[in-house]
Amino acid sequence: MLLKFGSIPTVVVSSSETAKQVLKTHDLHCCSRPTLAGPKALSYNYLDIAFSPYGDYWKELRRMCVQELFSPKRVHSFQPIKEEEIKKLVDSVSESASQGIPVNLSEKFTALTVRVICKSAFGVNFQGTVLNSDKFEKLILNTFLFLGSFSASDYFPNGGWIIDWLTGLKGERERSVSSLDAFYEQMFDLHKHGNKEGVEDFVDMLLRMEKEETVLGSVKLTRDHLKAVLMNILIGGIGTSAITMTWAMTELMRHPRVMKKVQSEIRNQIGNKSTISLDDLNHLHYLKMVINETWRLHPPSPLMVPREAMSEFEINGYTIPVKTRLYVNIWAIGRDPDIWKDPEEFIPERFINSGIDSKGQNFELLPFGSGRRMCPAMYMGTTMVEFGLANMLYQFDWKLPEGMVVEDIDMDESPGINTSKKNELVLVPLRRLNH
Ligand code: HEM
Repeated sequence: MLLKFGSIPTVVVSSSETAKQVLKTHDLHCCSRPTLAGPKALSYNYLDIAFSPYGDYWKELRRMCVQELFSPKRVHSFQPIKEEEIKKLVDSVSESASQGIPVNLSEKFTALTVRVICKSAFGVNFQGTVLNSDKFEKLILNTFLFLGSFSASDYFPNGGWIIDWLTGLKGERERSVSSLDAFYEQMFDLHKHGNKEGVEDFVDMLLRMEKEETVLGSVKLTRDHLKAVLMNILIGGIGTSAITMTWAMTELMRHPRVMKKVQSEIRNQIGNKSTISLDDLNHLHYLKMVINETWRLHPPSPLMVPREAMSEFEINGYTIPVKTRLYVNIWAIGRDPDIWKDPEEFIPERFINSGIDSKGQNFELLPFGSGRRMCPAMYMGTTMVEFGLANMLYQFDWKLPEGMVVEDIDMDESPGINTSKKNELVLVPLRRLNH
């Protein structure tokens, strides 16, 4: 589908076949990112991984982050942090269970991912930071909102900023960017003054690279480059995993048969052990199907991150000119009746022997995208989701708050680059029997 937004030709791809042409066959023609007002402000002028144009700087920065933060080896080294944080979560939910009090799972999952990301990547406890307040969740939600909203300056390069100013988008954006900036400054201060736990972490390494005047591509790293990378970790890491866990629990509450089956699998696998290991996760095949089914219906980034054509190419006989903006609608592909039987139904069993997984090679299911720009933190995100859900399903049974029935569970989505459940998921935990 071709749309003309202001002066910008915009192509939306909504079938798996065409997605394959864009993300695989012609990946090299269109693996840059468009220049957009929201990302520009957040990424200090496109100095990050997600929004920087295709080129040597992006390649080297991405490679460095994969090596130092996203690789399975690094992710495994963060497992004790995850275990510590999940224990705190289980303790707090147990407290509510013993009193029969409902818990806000959307909030709990966000808090879990924030804490794990802060400790793993930044080496600090989130509790001690300037963002540790009720405002944090709102800040993150606002950031997703303005990243995904149609900013007039993106389509009317000459005068669009006036519209953004009048609608309040510009002010909102500036406030979010300045709150996040204060957070990064605090991270650097904590690291410089040694007021943090442990040995050299990712932020120490970035600071060292800045001091040594390290060059990536032909770009010398400055403080702004460092902040842009921290933004990717914070914004990329937090929303996506928490959104997935919340949607998965929502679907499980709507489908008691699936809930029972996945809990039995987890409880049989774990037995009476007190912790769930990374190795245990490898054996939870049905849980993985539940998560894939969640990603099919509720991909956290339903239009992925937009791409921009760097050179002219053809799709299905149509010429895609240079500078065309491309969105891949993975939300529509996940619900395409030509691919999926009963597409609106939540049936994890559809993945048994289907040969389809979410690792970017099957264009029917692309929660992490595909090709050169595919999410570099897929392993980190997947293990976070599996670990969080496995623990919540192993330790507790769940029921709806008093007076609510399954039909009352709403499935409204929030707008933005990342689509979360609009209304928070609130459930009553019950300590599981025989525990
Ligand atoms: C459930 C978890 C996650 C999902 C579903 C997800 C999804 C995505 C998607 C759809 C893209 C765009 C891919 C494309 O354009 O082809 C992306 C890119 C990216 N993600 Fe993730 N993500 C997740 C977790 C994370 C985490 C934990 C981090 C960092 C801590 C992260 C950092 C990034 C970055 C830096 C990019 C930009 C890559 C580039 O442009 O080269 N993501 N992610």
